[in-house]
Parts: sequence; structure tokens; C-alpha cells
Amino acid sequence: MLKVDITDFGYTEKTVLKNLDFTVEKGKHISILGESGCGKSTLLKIIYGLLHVENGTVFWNDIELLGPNFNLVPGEPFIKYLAQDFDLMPYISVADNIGKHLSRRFMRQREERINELLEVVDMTAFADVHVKLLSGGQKQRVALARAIAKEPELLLLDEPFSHIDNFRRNALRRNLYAYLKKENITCITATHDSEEALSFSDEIKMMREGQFIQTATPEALFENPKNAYVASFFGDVNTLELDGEKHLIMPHQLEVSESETGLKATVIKSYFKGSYYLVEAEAQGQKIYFNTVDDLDKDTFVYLKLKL
Ligand SMILES: Nc1ncnc2c1ncn2[C@@H]1O[C@H](COP(=O)(O)OP(=O)(O)OP(=O)(O)O)[C@@H](O)[C@H]1O
Repeated sequence: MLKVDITDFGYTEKTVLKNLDFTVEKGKHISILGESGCGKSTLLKIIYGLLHVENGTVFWNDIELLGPNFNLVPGEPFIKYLAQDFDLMPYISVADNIGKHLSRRFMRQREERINELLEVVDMTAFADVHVKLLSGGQKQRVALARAIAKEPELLLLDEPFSHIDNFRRNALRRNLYAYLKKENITCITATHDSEEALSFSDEIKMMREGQFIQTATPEALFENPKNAYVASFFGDVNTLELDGEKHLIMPHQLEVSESETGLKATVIKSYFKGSYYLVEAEAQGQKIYFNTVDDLDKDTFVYLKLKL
């Protein structure tokens, strides 16, 4: 189990992280979701041991992770940290880049293990290609394979799919997180991609300005965001006054009423989203967003009600 307790941390006098006190059970997958600059990478670097925290502790089971002021070589051997600027060796092949990071117990079945890892990241066809000839997304996939090659107990991923095209991203995420679950590897992923956090985490920690503002399962966070900021990560959000109280309502929670009852709205524009339309409308002088199956024309009147 990972146990982090950071009272505060800053690179300069400015506080970057504050009051982070949490645990992650073995084998669990946690997403740290937050906007750029909120402190996600800083937290991962502290856990891995790249930054010294004066006011705080990090434990892996009973071992205190002491950080760079106590370790000559920063980073713990049982943790792997995949930074945003993955550094691979450009003049050797994909297979050799991975092979150099295998744990000792795989030395005998070196080739088999490399093939298994190449499959996880769907790079089998590139095994013999020099890394310098790969695209950014392909390099990121090699870096992912290299990060899991040593069978870490804890894997820290910083925006791990940022360079990978949509076409591959979903299959790759499914493969990788299924592999990590199978191997019971604990994983913390820093991301600003809410879709990724929703589909592939046991728990999401929503970070804002260095603090966690809500921690919940993906389902609970999506259905009951604490405030408009959290809700805005999952799409356009409506703040509606109902019975004298303000409520956060997501577009998918509204539907067009068959009868002329409910909140009257005038359509401004419909946006095609693939399997539905997101409609921007105006009601009582406010913008309101809802989803429909049909494309609604500008200036159409609709009555909206809450979906049961
Ligand atoms: N080496 C550094 N020295 C000084 N300030 C830094 C340093 N690294 C990061 N910061 C600052 O700390 C804050 C948090 O940065 P951090 O990289 O942790 O954010 P992040 O949430 O990971 O952002 P992103 O999603 O863009 O990677 C930012 O205000 C950043 O400017």
C-alpha cells in the first residue's frame, strides 16, 4: 500500500501542493485529474523520489521513501515513473530498448518477454526498427513497454497517451490497464483527459491548485460532481435554479418533454457528437445544454424536463 501525507510543497516560496493525505491499496488504479499546472506531475515526482519534501512523508508498505536528499540515485527500484518526456535510446532497436530494462528473472526467456511487452503496446511489427525512426506516439508506446518491463510494484504514469492517436488510444489503454490488473500492479495516472479517468480508474482524485477537491469512484464523481469546476471536466454543465436552490445538471440529465410543461428553451445551435446532438439553447436568459437524438434547428422552442 502507498501512503502519502504531504502538508505542503513548493519549488520556490509559492506553494504548489497542499494537504495531500491519501493511501492507494495494492493493485488499485487511481487517476489524478486536473487542469494543466495544478501539480499532478509534481506529486508523481515526489512519490518516485525525484523531489525532496520537507513537510511530508511517503511510505510504500513499511518502507519510507526518502527522496533525493537521502538516495544517491533518485527513484525507488520497485517504482517506475513514466515522465512526459520519455527518454529512449535512439540508436538501438525497439526490442533492445525494452530488453535493457527486463528484470533478471526474465533473462532466460528474454525474447518471449520482449514479445509479450510488444504485444501489450501493439508494437510487435516495429521490434527491429531503430527508435530514432519512430513517430512521437510510437516512442511513447515503447516507453510504456519499457516502464512495465521491470515488473514494478507501483507504476506512475504522467499523461501516458498524450502522443497517441485516437485510433489506437482506446485499444492500447484497454490492453495496458488489463495487463496491470492481471499483474496486480498499482498504478497512478496523471491526466487531464476525463474520458480516460472515467473508463480506466478504480478511483479519481480531482486536483485543483495543488489540493484534492473531490475523491470518488468514476461513477460517483460523474453523477455527483461537487461543484461546477469538477462537473466541467465531463463536458458542458448547467447551473439551474430549481425550487429556489441551485443545481448542477449535466446535459445527459435533461430531455425534451413531450408535453408543453417544464423549462421552455429556444435552440441556439446543435452540435453533432456522433451518436447524439449536444444542443445549446437559451432559457430564462441563461445558456442551457442538453442532449437529443435529433438535430434541432435554430429558434425551435422546446420544453425540458429532468430525466427520471
Ligand atoms: N522545476 C520547477 N521549478 C519551479 N516551478 C515549477 C517546476 N516544475 C513545475 N513548477 C510549477 O509547479 C506548478 C505545478 O506544475 P506541475 O508540472 O506539477 O503541473 P501539472 O498539473 O503536472 O501540469 P501539466 O498537466 O501541464 O503537466 C506549476 O505552477 C509549475 O509552473
